Amino acid sequence: MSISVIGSGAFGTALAISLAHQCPVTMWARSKEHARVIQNDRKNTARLPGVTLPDQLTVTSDMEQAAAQDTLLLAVPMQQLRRVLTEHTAWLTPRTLVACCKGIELGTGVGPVAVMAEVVAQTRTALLTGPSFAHDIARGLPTALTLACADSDLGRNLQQELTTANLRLYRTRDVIGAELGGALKNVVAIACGAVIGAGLGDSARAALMTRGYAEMQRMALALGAQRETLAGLSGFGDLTLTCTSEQSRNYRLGLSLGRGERFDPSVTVEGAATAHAVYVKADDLGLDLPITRAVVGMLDGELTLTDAMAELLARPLKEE
Ligand SMILES: NC(=O)C1=CN([C@@H]2O[C@H](COP(=O)(O)OP(=O)(O)OC[C@H]3O[C@@H](n4cnc5c(N)ncnc54)[C@H](O)[C@@H]3O)[C@@H](O)[C@H]2O)C=CC1
Ligand SMILES: O=C(CO)COP(=O)(O)O
Repeated sequence: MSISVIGSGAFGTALAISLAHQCPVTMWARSKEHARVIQNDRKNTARLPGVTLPDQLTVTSDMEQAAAQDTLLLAVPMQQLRRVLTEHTAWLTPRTLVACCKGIELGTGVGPVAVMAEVVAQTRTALLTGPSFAHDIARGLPTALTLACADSDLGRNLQQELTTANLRLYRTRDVIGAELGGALKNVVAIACGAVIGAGLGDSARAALMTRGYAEMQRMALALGAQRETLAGLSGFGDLTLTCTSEQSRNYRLGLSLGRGERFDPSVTVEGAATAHAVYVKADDLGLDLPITRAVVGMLDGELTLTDAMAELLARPLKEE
């Protein structure tokens, strides 16, 4: 088996570094200049400073070269995935495509695996998700992730291929559950960052994490996910990490909202677009997602944190 990582951001670079300790890996960057600099300097200073690339990692901007491998890991932002696939469809068939992004696509309301299957005909698809920060993986710190694949045999092969000494993969066939866990936890992380940023305390965060998890389950189960998947690494595990660490960009966006500070719009924050996509989808399904609604309101500047909290606290009392 041979592996390429498509996308040379923080996560793509981290995965490529980790895997290149056990097999040759090619990493694709869309910019020729960026690819040349990373390849020559053996560092991705812009996205993952302080980590050296192993010798077995080759960086290229030539998609034909990158896509010549058996397994391609797609590590680009969710809202860019369709464009990347569409621009390079000719090279991507028939390969095994593993989405490494977390989110729901605006406009269609679907996750990365559905987008891959739709754009690239006759492809085999899977998803790699779960609690991990790029810097932790790149530094070889212990991490456990979920490999979701509807095809059991392919899932087993990918689990073997992509597990490394420090990166342990668990397997599931519940692709929709794994996708939704990774996408929805980012919305809750923005909410948690906001309450901490506004100084509302750890107890408020615990309430939001728990009720946010209930919201994640409501949405995911309505779309056919299994409850156990939500309780695993891709759901509860990632929710815990993202709602409690300033390494998370989603959580940091929330902190900025809570503090009334500006947030750099060039930073990849998947939860912002996903909150809007999920809000529309929930409306279609007749689901009530009050925390998602509050996050959308704050992101759109239509609700202050104070108003959002007042709305949440004034909801009718009910059973847990
Ligand atoms: N950074 C992290 O710790 C983790 C990130 N992820 C997920 O990985 C995905 C990517 O995130 P990061 O690598 O962290 O983001 P990033 O912002 O560090 O990098 C994104 C990369 O995508 C490239 N890109 C953007 N638009 C593109 C396009 N149209 N065509 C080709 N390339 C394009 C950018 O040039 C950049 O190299 C996200 O869905 C994120 O949720 C998952 C787990 C951990
Ligand atoms: O998905 C992640 C952790 O599992 C990374 O979180 P952020 O995208 O919020 O940085």
